[in-house]
Amino acid sequence: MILVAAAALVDADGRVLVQQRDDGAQAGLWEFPGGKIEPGETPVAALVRELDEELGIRVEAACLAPAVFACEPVGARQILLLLHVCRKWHGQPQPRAARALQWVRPVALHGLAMPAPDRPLIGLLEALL
Ligand SMILES: Nc1nc2c([nH]c(=O)n2[C@H]2C[C@H](O)[C@@H](COP(=O)(O)OP(=O)(O)OP(=O)(O)O)O2)c(=O)[nH]1
Repeated sequence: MILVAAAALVDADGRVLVQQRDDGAQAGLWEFPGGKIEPGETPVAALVRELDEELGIRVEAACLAPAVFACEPVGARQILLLLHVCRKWHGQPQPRAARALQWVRPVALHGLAMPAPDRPLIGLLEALL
């Protein structure tokens, strides 16, 4: 089981940030910023670290609200994806690790190519935001 923490950053217009993967078998897919939880790390601590590494933004742990999760097979592995919602951060997100970033309305996520674990989360996220 691979534990992954991710964040839906939501801007003042209700749009969500997604990034396009630049490497590996899933290159080209759009995903929420985040990454694997390291041994001994909490999901929120992993996210604070990943959001800094990937986007160059600073987020306070209290601003990461646990939202929805999914557990799906990807190849031979199971991914447990823990999605948080974040409405407050410091700095301007930059695509440090991704091919590109885009802000989209939650309904537009249905039209993006995303990893399998993300798909069941889109409708849930729409209902939450
Ligand atoms: N960040 C992110 N990863 C996702 C999403 N959906 C999904 O299936 N994944 C998968 C892709 C990867 O297999 C895994 C995240 O791993 P990663 O490679 O981005 O994590 P990492 O930054 O810790 O990378 P590394 O240390 O292995 O280089 O989770 C998503 O929405 N966001």
